[in-house]
Amino acid sequence: MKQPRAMTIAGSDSGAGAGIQADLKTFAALDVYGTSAITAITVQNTLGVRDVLEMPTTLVTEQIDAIMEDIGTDSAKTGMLASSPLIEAVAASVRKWNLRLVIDPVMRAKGGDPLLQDEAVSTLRSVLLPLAEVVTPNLPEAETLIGKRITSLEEMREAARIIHDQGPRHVVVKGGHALGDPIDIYFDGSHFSEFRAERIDTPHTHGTGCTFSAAIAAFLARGSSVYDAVYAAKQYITEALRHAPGIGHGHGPVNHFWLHAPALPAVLSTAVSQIGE
Ligand SMILES: Nc1ncnc2c1ncn2[C@@H]1O[C@H](COP(=O)(O)OP(=O)(O)OP(=O)(O)O)[C@@H](O)[C@H]1O
Ligand SMILES: Cc1ncc(CO)c(N)n1
Repeated sequence: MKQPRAMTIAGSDSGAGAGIQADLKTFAALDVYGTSAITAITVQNTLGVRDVLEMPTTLVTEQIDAIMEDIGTDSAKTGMLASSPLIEAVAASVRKWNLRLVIDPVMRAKGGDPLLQDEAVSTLRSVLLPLAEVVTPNLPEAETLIGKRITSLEEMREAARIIHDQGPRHVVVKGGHALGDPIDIYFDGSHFSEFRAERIDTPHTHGTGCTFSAAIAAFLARGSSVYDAVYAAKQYITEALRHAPGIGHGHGPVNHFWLHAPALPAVLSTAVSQIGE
């Protein structure tokens, strides 16, 4: 049987809680073959971002071409895109390969460090958003995209409608940054839905947006409708937060593999103990 395939076009996080690393773990956990085109390398841990190196645009284009000319993909997602030239290059590849795209419009890391140049927001809005099957802004990102504050569920719905007018076919305005139980607003251009979950009381929320959007891409690759993919991704991120391993001294990662048995199966435990002898 052919394994579903998903591609992430995003930045590397050396702490491996967000970015490319979170996306590939999410794909693997959901039994999807993951490929990656790296847009930038961040020097990062759970405490913050220390440095960023952007890749040359040609290298990003070439990574996507190399994947598509051989392996192909059933869906793709974007994360950190850093700058206008990188967004333009990614948009050209999305058009060239007709990628089914989930956009996580990453602007800042959890601690506030910038991951997208301010001047690149308008390129993101005008060049990339129209190519999206789904876009998943958090509250500050949605505020930036629409240019006004969001203080209620009604304003989240209004934001989803305005962002939908910018071109994506489905919008999920995430409520993780609001108080109380997180409610994500979904809009498909005619109907609104609310995806509700209990708030997990944890500081370990690094990479929740990356993980959520990667899970949507994974479920799309597996053949789900967009609505079902968002619904399943919401369950996946809630449990991943609940089972966070408590790694690092700041905002630690979630547990991408919460749905897998914690103990090694017998055949592997035997192999591991033999290696140890
Ligand atoms: N403490 C929490 N408990 C339960 N669900 C949460 C919590 N925090 C976020 N979520 C959910 O996780 C998903 C990601 O939302 P969030 O708003 O945190 O993304 P984000 O800010 O883009 O993440 P990041 O920038 O760290 O990658 C959403 O479905 C949101 O409702
Ligand atoms: C590389 C990277 N992408 C995305 C995020 C957002 O969580 C992050 N912290 N780092």
